[in-house]
Amino acid sequence: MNAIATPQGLPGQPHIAYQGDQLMVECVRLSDLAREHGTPLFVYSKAAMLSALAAYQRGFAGRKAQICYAMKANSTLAVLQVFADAGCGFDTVSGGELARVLAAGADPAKVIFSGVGKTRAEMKQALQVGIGCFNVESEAELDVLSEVAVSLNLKASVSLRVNPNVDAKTHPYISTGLKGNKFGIAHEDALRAYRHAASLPGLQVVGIDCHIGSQITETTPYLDAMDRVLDLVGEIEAAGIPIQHIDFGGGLGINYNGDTPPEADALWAQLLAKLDARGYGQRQIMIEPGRSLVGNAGVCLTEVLYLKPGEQKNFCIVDAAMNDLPRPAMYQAFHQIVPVTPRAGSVTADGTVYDIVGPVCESGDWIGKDRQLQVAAGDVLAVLSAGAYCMSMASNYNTRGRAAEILVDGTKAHLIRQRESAFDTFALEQLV
Ligand SMILES: Cc1ncc(COP(=O)(O)O)c(C=O)c1O
Ligand SMILES: N[C@@H](CCCC[NH3+])C(=O)O
Repeated sequence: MNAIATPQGLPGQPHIAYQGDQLMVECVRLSDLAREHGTPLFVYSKAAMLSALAAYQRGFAGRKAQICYAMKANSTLAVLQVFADAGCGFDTVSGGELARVLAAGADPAKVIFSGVGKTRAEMKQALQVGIGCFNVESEAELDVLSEVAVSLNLKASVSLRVNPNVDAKTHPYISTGLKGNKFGIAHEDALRAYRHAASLPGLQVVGIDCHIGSQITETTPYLDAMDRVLDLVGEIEAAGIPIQHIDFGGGLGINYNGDTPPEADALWAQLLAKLDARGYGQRQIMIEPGRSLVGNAGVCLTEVLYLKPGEQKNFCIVDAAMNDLPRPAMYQAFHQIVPVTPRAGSVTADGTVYDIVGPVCESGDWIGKDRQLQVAAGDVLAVLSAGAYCMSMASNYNTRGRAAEILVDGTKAHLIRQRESAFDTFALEQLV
């Protein structure tokens, strides 16, 4: 059983804290936002995003480095705009993400395109807008990309994603750097793939990349992957193919429930020391963080609809569900859940133990299990660490409209996405 967070502070989330009996994001009361905009409601702190970004920028101070925000973590336009305005590049994985990030004001030259299944149409779109680099994940993809580039009379800049066969020690669904994962080109095939890429008329080899998984909380897997990638850089360059940039992917974890991932700047100091030791310190470095830039910048507000005591379990039924917050159902993920306006006793050991569940018709529709809470119907709860992989993975299951979103900037609360109506969920369909 997990007790709820105390008002003394929410670990890892300095911009989300109680002031008196009110949970605040920066200077804005969450109870006010819930009343004004309804629930479920995602609320993000701009300052939290920028301070997470600053930790990476500190880690790379004095280096040639490009931070490409992995926008799959949260692809809401105003969130992308925060990072674009701060000079970030972006890691995209679909034509849709590319269109979004350009709409948010990104510089296409700072956009990279990852993913194992890029279509010809997506390649064409990306080449035509002039993205910085394709992270290619198979030899077959090299051939198709070269063909598409030649047909447009263009050259595609490519980096090959190498699968270093390193265990990121994370949930198996979000581990990507092991031999059994679909991602990247096997380490032992990489040199052959580079030679092939260098021989193709539509391609220009510019870099190497890897990404070993997500929610990584240890430094060692990064260091091991770095060693494997740098070994390859030596081999590829000895074959006469220069590598201009080295991209270490994303994956740094956040504190959901007492997790202690390394700080971004400390991690990068260690990785850069390795690069320096091999004489690669002056190369362009790229990284693709997603979760660590936005995860702890956001909360999801949800209202308690009903309390349902039971013989084996007490249920606290809320108005957010697995369509809004899919991580618990998909990965048994833990998110802290705290009251927006604590009742007397709600932050002590008092209270009842509940499973906090949504209205969707699946037993897997839970948001938190065995949580001790002092709540009543009508109370608003905040699901913490909801800035990453929540709204971007939300669905319309059970014909539920997606939640609204707010970006807080100091004392200002901007409505950045309106609540989707039930009508919006079927507006594109056609009766026959
Ligand atoms: C290629 C690639 N880069 C970057 C990321 C971002 O990962 P994270 O959000 O864990 O930083 C992912 C997702 O795991 C990814 O697949
Ligand atoms: N969706 C996953 C992360 C996937 C990372 C993308 N490769 C999560 O919520 O933890």
